[in-house]
Amino acid sequence: MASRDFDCIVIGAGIQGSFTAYHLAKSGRKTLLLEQFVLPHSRGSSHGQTRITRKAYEQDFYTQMMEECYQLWAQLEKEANVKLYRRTGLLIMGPENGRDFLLFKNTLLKNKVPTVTLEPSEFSQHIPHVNRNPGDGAIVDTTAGVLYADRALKAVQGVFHRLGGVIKDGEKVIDIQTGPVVTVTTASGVYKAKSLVITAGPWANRLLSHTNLQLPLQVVKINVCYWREKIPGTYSVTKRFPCFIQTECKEGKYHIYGLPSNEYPGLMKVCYHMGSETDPDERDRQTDRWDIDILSHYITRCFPGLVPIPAVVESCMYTVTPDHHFVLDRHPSHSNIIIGAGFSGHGFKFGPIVGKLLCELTLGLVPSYDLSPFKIQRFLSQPKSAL
Ligand SMILES: Cc1cc2nc3c(=O)[nH]c(=O)nc-3n(C[C@H](O)[C@H](O)[C@H](O)COP(=O)(O)OP(=O)(O)OC[C@H]3O[C@@H](n4cnc5c(N)ncnc54)[C@H](O)[C@@H]3O)c2cc1C
Ligand SMILES: O=C(O)[C@@H]1CCCC=N1
Repeated sequence: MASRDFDCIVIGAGIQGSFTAYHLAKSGRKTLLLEQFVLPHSRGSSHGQTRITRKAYEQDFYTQMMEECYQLWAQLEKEANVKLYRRTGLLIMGPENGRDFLLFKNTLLKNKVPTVTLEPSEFSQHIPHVNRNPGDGAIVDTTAGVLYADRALKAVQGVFHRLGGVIKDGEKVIDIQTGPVVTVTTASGVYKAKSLVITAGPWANRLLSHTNLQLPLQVVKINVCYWREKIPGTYSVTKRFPCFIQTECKEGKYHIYGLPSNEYPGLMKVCYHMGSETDPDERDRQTDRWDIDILSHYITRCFPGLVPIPAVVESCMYTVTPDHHFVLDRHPSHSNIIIGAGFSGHGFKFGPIVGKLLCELTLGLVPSYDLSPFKIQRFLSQPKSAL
């Protein structure tokens, strides 16, 4: 096999591509992981210090996948000898009879996830310095916590490399020639492989255009806001303050979520689960701040211990599908091209299992989970499908 010939090429070294490459290398496949930017970088969706991990979901299939996911994260911690997860619990607040709150609650209870329900009378004793909305229920997923994102990406890429995997960063893919052997061209080389995995995050449709496929994906910029504690430590991870999700509330249509102060001392990360559309190459020209206004109002009302003006604003992108579920599927016209896309702002925690599933699809194995919620076919019945 010539040095530019591989069993598999993976395009995109975000969390999903890196875990796919890791699983392929573990399966003994000669694997190339291509990344357009020099690593590490902060231009896609996987950068930043932290992400939430949780079993709490509105749908059973995600909760069920998370069971194994926790084990795979722990395995990576061992392999890389690094701490990637800190248990904090996740507090879900929302109208007791609201649709989303009930979906979370029912999924948690049905799947026997360890939880604690906080009655209104005991709420402030357990969760001080938070004004619960009148009528809101509160339930804690005690398995949830924080993943150290940048550290995790470095760890998975490090293990991939140790397994003999090849990472070429600073190499943007500019062409894909389909066929039984796929030819991938970058600015500095031409590579061939029996299979190709496309995990290009916000650039997924750019890459897919070389294969005559377009998916209904919307790329949005997220303002990643950190808010200063009036008294440092009020919402700190060391005081066992949990991550939280606020479902339905009067400030906005989408959820608000937060993580305890941890990575930047004295600052708590609280974000809105939606942003404004952007071209991924022009992210910094998208300067909308309506989401920050929503957060400021919410924080003024519910988190009185935070200054309601963000102290730090970083940028990240979501790639959102119409139903907010992932795309994990084979290309409809080229069976040796596998696609992982549309992680819709909640994919990081699933990295180990997404990688395993994309690896299984690549190797022609029966996937470990039912992939019907993630099929491309589901978009075909939509009136405005871009397929
Ligand atoms: C602010 C924010 C908060 C989030 N919070 C959470 C959370 O709490 N919990 C959670 O589970 N998830 C969370 N997510 C979602 C999660 O981070 C993403 O779903 C996940 O990182 C997506 O990974 P990816 O590998 O698909 O994309 P990316 O990380 O964007 O990776 C794609 C890679 O492909 C590369 N690429 C693109 N085109 C080319 C090309 N032509 N040639 C070579 N390389 C190319 C890109 O440069 C990029 O590195 C959050 C996301 C954001 C933005
Ligand atoms: O995936 C997550 O846990 C976070 C929080 C809720 C909204 C999206 N991302």
